Amino acid sequence: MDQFILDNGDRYRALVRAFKPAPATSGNDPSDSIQASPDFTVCARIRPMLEDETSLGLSEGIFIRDHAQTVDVHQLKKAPIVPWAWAGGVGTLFSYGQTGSGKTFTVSALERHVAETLMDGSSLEGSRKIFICIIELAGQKAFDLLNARKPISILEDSFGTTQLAGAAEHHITDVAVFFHHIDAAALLRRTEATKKNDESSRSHAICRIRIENPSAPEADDGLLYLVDLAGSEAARDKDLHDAGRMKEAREINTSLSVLKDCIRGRALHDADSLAPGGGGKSSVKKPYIPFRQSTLTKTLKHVFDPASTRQCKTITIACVNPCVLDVGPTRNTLRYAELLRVSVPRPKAVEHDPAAPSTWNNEQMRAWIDSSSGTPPISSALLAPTESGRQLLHLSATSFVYRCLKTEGVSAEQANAFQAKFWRLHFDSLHRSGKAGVGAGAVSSPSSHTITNSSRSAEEPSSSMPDLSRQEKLDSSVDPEPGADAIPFKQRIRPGMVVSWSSSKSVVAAWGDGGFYSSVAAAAGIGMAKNYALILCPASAVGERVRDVRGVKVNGKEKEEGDGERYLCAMILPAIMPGAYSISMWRHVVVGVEQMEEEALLEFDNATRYYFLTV
Ligand SMILES: Nc1ncnc2c1ncn2[C@@H]1O[C@H](COP(=O)(O)OP(=O)(O)OP(=O)(O)O)[C@@H](O)[C@H]1O
Repeated sequence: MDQFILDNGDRYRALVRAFKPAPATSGNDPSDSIQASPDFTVCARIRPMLEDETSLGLSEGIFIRDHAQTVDVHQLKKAPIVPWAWAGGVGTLFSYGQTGSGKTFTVSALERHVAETLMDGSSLEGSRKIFICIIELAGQKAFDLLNARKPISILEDSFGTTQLAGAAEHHITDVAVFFHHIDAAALLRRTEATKKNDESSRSHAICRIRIENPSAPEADDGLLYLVDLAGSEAARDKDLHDAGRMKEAREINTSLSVLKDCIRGRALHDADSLAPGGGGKSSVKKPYIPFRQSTLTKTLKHVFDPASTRQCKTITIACVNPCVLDVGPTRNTLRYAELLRVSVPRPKAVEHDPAAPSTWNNEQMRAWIDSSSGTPPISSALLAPTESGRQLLHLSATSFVYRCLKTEGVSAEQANAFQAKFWRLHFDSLHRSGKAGVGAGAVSSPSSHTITNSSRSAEEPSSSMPDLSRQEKLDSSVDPEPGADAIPFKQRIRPGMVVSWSSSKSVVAAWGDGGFYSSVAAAAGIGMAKNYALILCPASAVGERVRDVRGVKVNGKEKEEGDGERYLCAMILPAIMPGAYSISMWRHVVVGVEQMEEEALLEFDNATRYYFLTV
């Protein structure tokens, strides 16, 4: 951040010089019902800049107004959508403005800047795979700008996710290739002359950068959308336009108007869910978000759809012409931009609830991490150095898990299980307070949890074993025997225990290439690191007719010789939701004790009706 401030020092000073202060309002207005107590005086003392600060090139950020009891604080802010998408979020940038106002110029420069930042990698943690796709939307039609303007289709798949069907996506390995694609797409961009700008773009161009995290294959990919919008035309161009161009202009204006309604609607929706009480019960009518009304907003559905569980940040840059002839359109552009600035309610102080993560301050958040993250304990200093519970709920699943993995000795399973535990606690707290449901709650899940109902009681932080209620103990695979965790699991195998096991003997192979587990996991779009099974009984206890998942008799003549004791187990399969599992009652496998790797603690979640690994 310091470097950012230093790099932009001149600009910052110019903006501060140009600042025209609005009259101060608070405190002295006779119509105010409250006033400062005359018995207490509170004042601010601003020391002068120190030599070491000025020698670094830093500027003052606090300014006292002449003859007024007011200070102006000027903060230089940036919208970090690149690190946001790198961590698994969705970042979208629009450049909006009149024809010839510099939209393409701005987005092209930003694309190059983003390319350099992503490929350089030194300012971002970890490594990622980068993919690029650039398309153009002209009216109802869409074209691939990285494949000779081949027509493509914007379709919604059965999960409701928008797909750019037919668009080529290119894996980028170095910045030169990135630049090459950006330049190639710019050349192909459909252009037609207008009076204002000989290279005027009469279409929207969308550059989508997908950021895949190889170390968290089950997490959503980060997405960056850089959108160069078609120009809103100036009235003085009208005389040159034929009917076709006028229709085109109407389509563009309609899509820009829908875009405005969508950005504004989504911002209002989010503001409502941040309102005191967590939203959802607000008496204010929910804003209608018409994202299906234009191809542009349909393409960017997950940015606007209130049901989307993706965490999004959106930036709009209003580009304006300085020329006196364009003052009218310039005012329209600035009015449009002003409409997108939605006020968000100031968060109110919340009362601490030990069972509701959204009410925890940083200290309480860290105490819970220290006591509930299993063995080895996940470092709270690495997971939540400054964040409150609410802020941590806004972190993408990838970033959460990534931070957990920074603690030495923490496995991906433990990190994922802890992330799931944190989220289930949050959902349970929403259910207790009647705010459950994605979109209605204070924070949307970073993964795809969908809640139906829950009867779980409040969970207190645990020590070495998960601290579950009696009912939960019976529903979980945690050995109910006190002190059981001190005895090696192979010496206390019994029905109800869940184990991870190596499938090298290959029950799995019978299900075809890649195995059943991996094909289920692949269908669910997730990576599955281990096989899990629920122990039912010793294999010798079942009758001759019982067969395993491959149709092989468990105890018959065809039975396979195990090296030692063998158990009949129910297969545990990954569910469609990342980190969730279901028990397949009638898919049986026989697992030898020598194949068992370790005990796994699986906990049933009433809300999602799935099992989750617990720590
Ligand atoms: N910040 C800038 N500095 C210098 N030149 C600029 C700047 N912004 C725009 N221009 C120049 O202004 C002209 C119009 O810019 P540009 O093509 O980006 O406009 P546009 O808003 O994308 O137009 P249209 O909507 O018609 O496509 C170009 O010649 C461009 O090089």
